[in-house]
Amino acid sequence: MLTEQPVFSTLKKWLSVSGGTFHPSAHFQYAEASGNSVVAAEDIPADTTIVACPFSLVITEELAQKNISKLISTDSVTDWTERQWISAYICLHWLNMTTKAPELEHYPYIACLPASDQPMTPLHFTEPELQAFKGSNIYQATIDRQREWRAEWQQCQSFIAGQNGEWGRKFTWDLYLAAATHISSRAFPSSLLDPNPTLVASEDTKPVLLPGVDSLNHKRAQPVSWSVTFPNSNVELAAPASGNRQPIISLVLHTATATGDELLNNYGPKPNAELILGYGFSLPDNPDDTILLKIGGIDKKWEVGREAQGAGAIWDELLQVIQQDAGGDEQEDYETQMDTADTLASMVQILLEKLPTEEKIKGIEIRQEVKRMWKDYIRGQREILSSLLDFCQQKENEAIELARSKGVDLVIEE
Ligand SMILES: C[S@@+](CC[C@H](N)C(=O)[O-])C[C@H]1O[C@@H](n2cnc3c(N)ncnc32)[C@H](O)[C@@H]1O
Repeated sequence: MLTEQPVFSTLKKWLSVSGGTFHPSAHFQYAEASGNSVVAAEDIPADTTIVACPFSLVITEELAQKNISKLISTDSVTDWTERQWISAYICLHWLNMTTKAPELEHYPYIACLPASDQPMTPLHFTEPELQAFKGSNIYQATIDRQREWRAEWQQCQSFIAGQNGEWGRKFTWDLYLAAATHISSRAFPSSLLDPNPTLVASEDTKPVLLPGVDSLNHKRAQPVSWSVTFPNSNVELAAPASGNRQPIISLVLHTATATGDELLNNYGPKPNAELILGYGFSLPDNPDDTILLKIGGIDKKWEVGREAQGAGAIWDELLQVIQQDAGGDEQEDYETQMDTADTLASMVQILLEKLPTEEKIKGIEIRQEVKRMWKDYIRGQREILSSLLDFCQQKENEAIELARSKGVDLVIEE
């Protein structure tokens, strides 16, 4: 029999009285590598609903704003982002953990969040660990994120301090960082709450926290499905005390889980850069890996995947730029194609040379988990860049063929 910490039994009861469910054979367990996990205490067949959360417990920007406004006047706040509202809401629970201010509704959930000393996202790296990523996209993305979140925290902190001096003093950067990291590592897109739920975020989706549902760890390509249902009017549990029947979001696992095995969710296809930055872990040889590329002087970024997937878009842009530089139609097609392949290959070569190497980071003190992420990520970046060099070579060969078809023999100088 697996024993669970009382906070998890409380979470399950809280979900259930509000109309949600947590499978009776799904038990919480702590694992060194991935924090809390959920395991099967008995065999669980395929196509079973593991956890369901009523919409009333979902933490959205609106819910956070509504509940915070019951504690302090927020009329003058007009420009907080959803991360600021939800982070402030989480932090206010932490600041009121002993008094349990009744305006805040999510104590049973907040009590189950992993401790703030556990995250392995880059904002929790030591300075030398971050330096080990210098020359990769993650390095700059971490610096940008740190700047953005600190500015958000300062704005929230000075507002809260103006309302309640004690809370203001306790609303530290570390507290905000812990809350914002919970959002980046556990939130789902609000598109999951649509009648046809989808993990595919669009421009107007926002992060939402789904208590209980966010307890499962990730496995790539794990067959799961999401459903939004309206409770059956015969089901007593689905009608909370208020009598308001409300939709429920459920997570169904489509594979059977044997006793003792972990129940795993699928967060969607994510490259290691996103897994490391947002969640603090990586997958070895991640097929969903991508690299972000920029062309000097153009603001846009292009995402290229393994086997140079998506390289066509940056190729087309570069081709156009080179064509314009060469004076429009005055240059032969094959010459433009040759120049473009050459330019792209040089850009890729520079990026390859900038990437950190084992040699360069020798002697830097790096925790084992960070080193694992570093290896998975840097290897992925290197492999994508190599596939881009192959792509350029292929374009060059095509240019030679095109020239030949026009009676020109191109001689490539090494
Ligand atoms: C949505 S939460 C899942 C529950 C979490 N383990 C907990 O302790 O509450 C996401 C976090 O779980 C951990 N995690 C999820 N999937 C993982 C995996 N495949 N490998 C390592 N850690 C994982 C990471 O720390 C991630 O930030």
